[in-house]
Amino acid sequence: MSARFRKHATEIAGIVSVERLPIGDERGFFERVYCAGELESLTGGRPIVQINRTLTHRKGTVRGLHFQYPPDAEIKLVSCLRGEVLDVAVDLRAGSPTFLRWHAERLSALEHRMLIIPEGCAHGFQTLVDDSELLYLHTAAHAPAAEAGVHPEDPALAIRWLLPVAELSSRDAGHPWIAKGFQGVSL
Ligand SMILES: Cc1cn([C@H]2C[C@H](O)[C@@H](COP(=O)(O)OP(=O)(O)O[C@H]3O[C@H](C)C(=O)[C@H](O)[C@H]3O)O2)c(=O)[nH]c1=O
Repeated sequence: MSARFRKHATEIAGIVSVERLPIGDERGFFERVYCAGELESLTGGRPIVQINRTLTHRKGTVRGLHFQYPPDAEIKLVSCLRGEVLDVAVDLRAGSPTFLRWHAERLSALEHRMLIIPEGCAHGFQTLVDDSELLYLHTAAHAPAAEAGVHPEDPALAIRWLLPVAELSSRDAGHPWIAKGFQGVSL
């Protein structure tokens, strides 16, 4: 059976950009959004246990940067279903050679691409157009007690957002700067 995905490694281990390979015909296209078998090498065979969707009205809004601590650490598979975003993953893994490094890439409804955010990495995005929608597949359920976040404008990360930050939830604005002694997330 021919592959329905093409995987592209990034400069950060585990953060992988996955190209979906749609099958087009005169009606439009068919694409596989997820496949346990083909994506097993990226998910470690963990099942998808929760699927979330967000709609963000205003261009320039930032959501994130979020992660969950073990034992509720999760892998996220993020796709854009409408509009366009700059999707960002930050390596918070203790001992990682790319600790506090980040990877950013545009995801849009017009391209067939998904970003894989591994356990121990924080995820966030900025909308590049109004009314952008994201779909998230999670390998762990939402666990508020395990949730944490890093500030999207933290100078220790120096994330280059493409637009001025137009909107931030009070929760996200309240994430503290990364503390000097922060060792990262032990997985
Ligand atoms: C994540 C989550 C949230 N919620 C509730 C908690 C709040 O009452 C409400 C909004 O949550 P929050 O403000 O944390 O959601 P966002 O800031 O949009 O976070 C989202 O965007 C960033 C970029 C992400 O990576 C998160 O995974 C994703 O959920 O949904 C749930 O009920 N279930 C869930 O799985």
